[in-house]
Amino acid sequence: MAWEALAKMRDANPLVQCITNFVSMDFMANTLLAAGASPAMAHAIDEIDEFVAIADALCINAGTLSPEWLASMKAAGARARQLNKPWVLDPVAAGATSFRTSACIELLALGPSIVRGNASEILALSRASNLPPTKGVDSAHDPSQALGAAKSLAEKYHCVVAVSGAVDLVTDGTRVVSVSNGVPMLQKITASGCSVTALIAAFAAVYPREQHLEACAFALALFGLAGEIGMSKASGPASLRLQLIDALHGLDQATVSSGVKISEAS
Ligand SMILES: Nc1ncnc2c1ncn2[C@@H]1O[C@H](COP(=O)(O)OP(=O)(O)O)[C@@H](O)[C@H]1O
Ligand SMILES: Cc1ncsc1CCOP(=O)(O)O
Ligand SMILES: [Mg+2]
Repeated sequence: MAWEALAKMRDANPLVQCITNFVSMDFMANTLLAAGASPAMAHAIDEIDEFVAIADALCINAGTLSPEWLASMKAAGARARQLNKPWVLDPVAAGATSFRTSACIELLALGPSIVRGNASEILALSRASNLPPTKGVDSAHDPSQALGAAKSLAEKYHCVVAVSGAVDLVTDGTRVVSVSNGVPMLQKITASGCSVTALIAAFAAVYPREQHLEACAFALALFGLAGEIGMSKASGPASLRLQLIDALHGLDQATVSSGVKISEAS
């Protein structure tokens, strides 16, 4: 299944428009290219309407948020919704400041098909936690602590919510799928979360909304698997970043079929 999904995505070579943070742009674009998608980083408010119209999917990332960028993000999310194009939200560091948390909640209300965050971000968006606050862009919680929050967000906003971590959890509010690929060293590469969110958008581009839970799980598993292969050749975070890109590009049927670890959870 994951192999068919990757082959389908590579064949379609979807154009993924990314409105993302300055830190992630390079790694995100290279992740998309290596996997078989076509990235474009475009955020000027003046070109949002036309760009979203030619994109196959949109990735909105709050990492280096400013009021100007937020206006572009809102316009893009609304335009994507109007044109029935999938868009994915990465609520980077939601919970760190009230500006960021409110902005992400406003974006959620515009109807993303998928939200992917770490556990602290998902807890912050649900505002359902008495746990200690987030550190910033990194998580202070485990995905299992955020599963209830993910389910309620998915129900409230009619979307798929993915909580990443050692074991990623993906839910539509009813079903829960877990993904066990990946290596801990991914936490030592900045923008690994941002990049997997963009990859999720690439897979969402080639599946209808009712299959976005599966599309999201495939993207998480394949990114994690590329991380595992990359780690076997790496000596630290810098070489893992490089090897991960090569591994994504080189994924073949045998490797994907034997390496993907996706299972139905509850
Ligand atoms: N401890 C871990 N073991 C294996 N994979 C991990 C681990 N932590 C994160 N990952 C993987 O790293 C990627 C980024 O996830 P995460 O670090 O949670 O996002 P963010 O960078 O947004 O905080 C995901 O593909 C996730 O599955
Ligand atoms: C360090 C940093 N600061 C603002 S955005 C960003 C990158 C965050 O990337 P990720 O959430 O994928 O770790
Ligand atoms: Mg992140």
